[in-house]
Amino acid sequence: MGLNIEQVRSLLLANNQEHVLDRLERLKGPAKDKLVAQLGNIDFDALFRAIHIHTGLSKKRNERMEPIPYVNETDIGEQEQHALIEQGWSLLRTGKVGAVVVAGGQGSRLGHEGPKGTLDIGLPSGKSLFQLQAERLLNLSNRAGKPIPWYIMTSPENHAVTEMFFHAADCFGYPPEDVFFFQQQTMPVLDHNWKLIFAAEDELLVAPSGHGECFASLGKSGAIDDMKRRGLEWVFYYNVDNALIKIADPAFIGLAVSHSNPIATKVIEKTDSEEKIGIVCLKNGRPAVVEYSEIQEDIKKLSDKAGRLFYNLGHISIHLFKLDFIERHADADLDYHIASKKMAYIDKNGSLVKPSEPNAYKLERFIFDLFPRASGLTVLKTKREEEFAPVKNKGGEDSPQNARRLVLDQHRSWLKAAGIAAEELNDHEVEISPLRSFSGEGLHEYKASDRASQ
Ligand SMILES: CC(=O)N[C@H]1[C@@H](OP(=O)(O)OP(=O)(O)OC[C@H]2O[C@@H](n3ccc(=O)[nH]c3=O)[C@H](O)[C@@H]2O)O[C@H](CO)[C@@H](O)[C@@H]1O
Repeated sequence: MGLNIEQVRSLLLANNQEHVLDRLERLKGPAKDKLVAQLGNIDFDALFRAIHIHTGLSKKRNERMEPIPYVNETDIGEQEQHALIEQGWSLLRTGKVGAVVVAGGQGSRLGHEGPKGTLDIGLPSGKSLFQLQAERLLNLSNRAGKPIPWYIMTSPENHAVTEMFFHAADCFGYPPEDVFFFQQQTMPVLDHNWKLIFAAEDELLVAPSGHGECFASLGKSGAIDDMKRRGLEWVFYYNVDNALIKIADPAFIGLAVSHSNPIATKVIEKTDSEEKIGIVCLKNGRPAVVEYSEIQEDIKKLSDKAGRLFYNLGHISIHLFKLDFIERHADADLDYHIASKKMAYIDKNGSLVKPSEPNAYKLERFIFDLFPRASGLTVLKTKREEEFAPVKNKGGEDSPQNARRLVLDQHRSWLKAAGIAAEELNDHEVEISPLRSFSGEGLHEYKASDRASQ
């Protein structure tokens, strides 16, 4: 990084990007200065290395996949579960746990104007994903008597809007000193001929480069120093788009602490080989996630005699990382994954092109590519209906409507378990505020008339 313009020129020349140099020659004054400044801030070394790997100029190793051992939540006895929960609470009570949400994605499949976390999935309360998350954290931190610092990763595209959304809502009651916004990195976008493309006459098109640089961005922003100053030991990591996320779940913290691994992850049973979730497994003997878009067809569909998928531990992006692991891997030089996307750009005549088919390559690093570097991975298989309601698409599967239904079904099942008679609930939709119950506890006193106050 921080290359001078001559170094940039020779890298662009060596990598068939003469059109960028031509553009630079044509520009004058502030427009030229702007492009020079942008070029100087791009890690072209990393960019062209990624392209060489992808196009086969550098060799990729063959990968051997195997299933990974895991703990099944349903096999944990009541007493042990109780002890794990208590262990988790003792960490929360001593202020040793923080939470990181990765919210820098573009959410292009959802078609929602604005950051994904600002989305209201249509619950009776009208709460946004961010508000649900804030209130779940508040429930735990109030009970623990200690703050749970919350680190929110945005991208240059959505940083200001995200901050404004929080400020306009007084951070949903979360103490502002415990909310830390930090920005992720970006990478240039290339067309299908591996040529850099433009967002404006004097600006290359860039896009968020994946959550894989989350730890680097935590480091650069001062968030890791903040975590150390607060004495955190574990950091709970999650995607912004899971409406059922149990942030900083005490039982999961307890399980992570009781193993000696620096990372723990939650998985669910993957039953449909086409479901767009990654697979947690061993790759070349090391813990790993194989992304759904990169699984080989034959491996994806492998099943046993009973028809159960052979690789069935679905990755739901819920992890706990030990703080010293985060710190040690903040400079990790992870490989980039390359995905073909629809990206609007400015062509050489200066016209805006809005493609209807994928036209461009986006480079992304994935945080779970750090898993193979861990001494071990604790894997907890949990219940889908309690933990996973992804909001990815406008309609159909993984839509806001589906997520809304899953949240309301969960709340109804909590009330049933608390002994509330179905007749009392009638056909009403019941939503329980996360401020009242984190995971179904404390609902024995619930009255149907409480609905109004939720
Ligand atoms: C690459 C990846 O993570 N894949 C996982 C992701 O799929 P999915 O296809 O959702 O992956 P995305 O990369 O779209 O987003 C994952 C999360 O990362 C955030 N983000 C993404 C890109 C970026 O530059 N910055 C950023 O912060 C998004 O806001 C989102 O919260 O979630 C699924 C569960 O729901 C998992 O089964 C997939 O294995």
